Amino acid sequence: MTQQAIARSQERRASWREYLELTKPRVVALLLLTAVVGMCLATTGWVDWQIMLPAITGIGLMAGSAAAVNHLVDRHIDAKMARTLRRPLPTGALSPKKVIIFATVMGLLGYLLLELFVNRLTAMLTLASLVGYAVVYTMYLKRATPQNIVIGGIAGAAPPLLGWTAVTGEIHANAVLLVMIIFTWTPPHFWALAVHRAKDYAKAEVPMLPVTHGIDFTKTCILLYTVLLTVVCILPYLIGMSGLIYLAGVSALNIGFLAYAWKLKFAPNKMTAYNMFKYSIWYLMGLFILLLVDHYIFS
Ligand code: HEM
Ligand SMILES: CC(C)=CCC/C(C)=C/CC/C(C)=C/COP(=O)(O)OP(=O)(O)O
Repeated sequence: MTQQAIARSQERRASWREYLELTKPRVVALLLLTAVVGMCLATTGWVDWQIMLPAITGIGLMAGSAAAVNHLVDRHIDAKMARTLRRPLPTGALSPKKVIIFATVMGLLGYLLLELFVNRLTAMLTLASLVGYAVVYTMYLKRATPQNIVIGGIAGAAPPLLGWTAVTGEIHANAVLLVMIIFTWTPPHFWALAVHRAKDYAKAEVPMLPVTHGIDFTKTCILLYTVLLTVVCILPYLIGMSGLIYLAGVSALNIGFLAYAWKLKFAPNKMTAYNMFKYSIWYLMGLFILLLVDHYIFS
C-alpha cells in the first residue's frame, strides 16, 4: 500500500469510530439489554426472533439517533468540559451537517423498522422517547432546571416498556414497574457523576444539581433516591412478577448501592462519587440480568 492509501484508510477508520461515538454505544447497549428483558418478561416462552430482531435494531437506531442529536445540540457545552471536549463535534472531526444527516437517516430507518415489522404502538413510544431525550431534555430541560435529569430520565427509562409493547402490543403494569426502576435509578446514576464533575458543569454553566444546590445537598438527594430505589426494586417480588433468585440478587446489589450512597454522604474520599457512578452501571446491568435468569428459571 502507498503512503497515501494508508493515510486514506486510517482516515476512514477514524471517521467510522467517530460516527459510532456519536451514538453513545455503551449507553445504548445497556438500554437494549433492558428492552430485551422487557420482551422476555412479556411472555412465558422464547420471544419470536422475527419480532426481537427488528425491535432491537429499531430501538437501537432511534436511541443512537437521539444520542447523535444530543452531541449536535450540546457541541458548545461539550467543548467547555474536560470529559467531553474530545468528542467528534468539538474537535471538528465531524461537521454539524454530517451529524444531522446521520441522525436523520438512523432515526427514520429505526422508525420504519418498528412501524413495518413490530407495531405502531412501539414505534410511537420509541419516537416519544427520542423526542423526550433529544428535544425535551437536551434542548430545554438540561439548560433550564436542576430537575432536568429526573424528568428527562423518563426517556432513558422507557426501553423495557418498548420491549414489552413490541411483543404484546399493549402497555402492562409490570412493564411500567420496570420503567419505574430505571427512573428511580437515574438520579443516583447521574448525580454521582455530576458530584465528581461539578467544576466542569459549573464552568460550562449547566444548572446541574451540585452547581445550583451544592455538593452536600446533592449527596443527600442521592442517598434518598437510593433508599427509594431499594424499595421500588422489591416490588417485582412482592407482586409475584419475579421470584427468590431475583430477590436475593437484588438485595445484594442494593446493599452495595446503599453502602456507596452512605459513604458518599458521610465518609467520602476523592474517588467515591466516580466509583459510585461506575457501580450504578454494573448495578442496573446486574438487576436486569437477574430479572431474566429468574424469569426463565421460575416460568
Ligand atoms: C437522563 C438520564 C441519564 C443521564 C443524564 C445520564 C448521564 C450519563 C453521563 C453524563 C454519562 C457519562 C458519559 C461519559 O462518560 O461520556 C453516562 C454514562 C453511562 N450511562 Fe447514563 N445517563 C442517563 C440515563 C442512562 C440510562 C437510562 C442508561 C441505561 C439504561 C445509562 C447507561 C449509561 C452507561 C452504560 C454509561 C457508561 C458509558 C460509557 O462508559 O461510555 N444512562 N450517563
Ligand atoms: C429512543 C430512546 C430509547 C431514547 C433515547 C434514550 C437515550 C439515548 C438516553 C441516554 C441518556 C443519557 C446518556 C443522557 C446523558 O445526556 P447528557 O447530555 O447529560 O450527557 P453528556 O454530557 O455525556 O452528553
